[in-house]
Amino acid sequence: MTESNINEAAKAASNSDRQQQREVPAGTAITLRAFSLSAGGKPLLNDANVTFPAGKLTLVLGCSGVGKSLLLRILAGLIDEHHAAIRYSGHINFGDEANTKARNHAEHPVAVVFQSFALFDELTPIENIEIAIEHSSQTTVSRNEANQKAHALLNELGVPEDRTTSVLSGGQQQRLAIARAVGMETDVVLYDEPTSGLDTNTAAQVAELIRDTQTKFTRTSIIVTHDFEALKGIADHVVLLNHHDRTLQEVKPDQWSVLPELLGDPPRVESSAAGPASATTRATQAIGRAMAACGEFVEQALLLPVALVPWWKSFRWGSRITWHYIKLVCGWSACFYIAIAGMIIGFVAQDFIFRYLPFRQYTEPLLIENLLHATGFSLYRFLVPILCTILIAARSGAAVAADVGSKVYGNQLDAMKTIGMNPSRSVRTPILYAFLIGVPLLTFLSYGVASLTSAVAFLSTHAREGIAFWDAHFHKELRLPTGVFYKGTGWLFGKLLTCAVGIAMISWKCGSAPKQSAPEISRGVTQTILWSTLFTLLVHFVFSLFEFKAPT
Ligand SMILES: Nc1ncnc2c1ncn2[C@@H]1O[C@H](COP(=O)(O)OP(=O)(O)OP(=O)(O)O)[C@@H](O)[C@H]1O
Repeated sequence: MTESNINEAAKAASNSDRQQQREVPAGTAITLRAFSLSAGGKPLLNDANVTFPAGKLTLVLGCSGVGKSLLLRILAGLIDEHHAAIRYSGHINFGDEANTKARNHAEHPVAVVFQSFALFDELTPIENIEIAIEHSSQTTVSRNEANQKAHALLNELGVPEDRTTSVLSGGQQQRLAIARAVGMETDVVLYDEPTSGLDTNTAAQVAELIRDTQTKFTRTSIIVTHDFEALKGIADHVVLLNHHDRTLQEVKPDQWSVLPELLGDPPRVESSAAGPASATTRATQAIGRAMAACGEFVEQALLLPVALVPWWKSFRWGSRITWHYIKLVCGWSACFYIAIAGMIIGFVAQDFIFRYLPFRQYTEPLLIENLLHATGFSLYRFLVPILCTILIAARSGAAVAADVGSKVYGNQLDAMKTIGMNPSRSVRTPILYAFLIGVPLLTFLSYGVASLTSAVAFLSTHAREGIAFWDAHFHKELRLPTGVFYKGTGWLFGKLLTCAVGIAMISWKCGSAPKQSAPEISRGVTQTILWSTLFTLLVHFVFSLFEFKAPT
């Protein structure tokens, strides 16, 4: 037997193995009945009926813009029935239709391999799988179990474990995304455009990878794609999303050769008959949006005690994400930035007050003690807190809004939902904790540096008075006869924590709003800086109305 004959025989045996394995029904069938879908008022599907068979690999084909990705997102449970622009109705059944216990979508999680992979870059490859295993499992999975399973999956799919996720190549990231989906052990895996933008050879490798995965870990797999050529070799079943009659039709294998003709021309983009909205309409819409945002802000403020409860399925991952945001809010760079600010304000407050004193030669000996009282009081009670909270709102608010915004744009928040994490609990609560810890911490750091700078600046010009003189008078208005805290520390904490909550909520709100493009992430960052600095100023203004009247 020649080498080529041996290869042919091996290939035939492997194909027959696959055929046999394809006969094994596994996974869960999904049936759509009388399913209608529209986006932005434009109908995409009308009373569509189709079944995605259990344990088979189905391609959902259609031209660009016909609604394939929307269908995938609905099957994944990522678009709810109250979405502002996307409407759908009808029945989505998971399981045997004849079975009265057929489960609906809410009870039936599905795994998704996103086009952008939606991996968690701050976690290692193995942690990306562990987090999915621990959250998606209906039962408690020990850390050890999750770790062993994740190791096995990474080995199986050939993903290196010793690198950070963000440096993996595109192909390795795709393998990792598939490993994460398989690790969730759902009956259904959805793939969004897995070969989009790839050259022919790479697309063929990806197709092979999906087929191998399907063979090893049989699931009901659905791939939405317009790339029939690359994926036809691995399909068990093909469904066409026909935009002419807005239906989902099964295409029998004998018609696969004429699929390009069946696909037809892409839908024409119809310009809106109404034309662009007038300036008045746009202004009214903007006011409506602003009022809705204010209402939502008040609602969130009232629900704050609930948001602060760490309702995490796993404390390990909750604390891990909290640590990520603590580093973002008050990591080394934030500490350095805030310390420099403290140094500048300490120097300005100390040096300039003395330097520009009118008739300094005569007034300074009379006022020196009072000037030190005022410097210490103003630095502790309002100068440092105002400066710090504004800087934190701008720097850390922007950092968090950018982080969350890129997670929305990169589908990581959607990936969290599909693995069973609630982004409000798993991301918003850690952000709140990070600001509640970070804002007081950074402010006290800044005050420490400001008072130290004030001492140095004072001693450089008044060495004769000495440090004890500075200390006694700088802290005169702050020290209480008993107790460890300075006067007004309660007020200080009140405004710092109010600012912290406001900055956290604004950065979450602006960051987590839907993002269709990268510039929208920048818009979220800009809005966070604007609204959180304004909020911070307002908090200091309102507090000052009461704080400096009240006995301290
Ligand atoms: N949030 C939204 N609001 C309004 N219209 C939307 C929204 N999301 C999608 N659409 C519209 O719905 C239609 C279908 O979008 P979808 O992304 O599902 O297309 P697709 O078939 O996946 O196309 P492609 O293959 O090019 O990705 C498009 O016309 C799109 O503009």
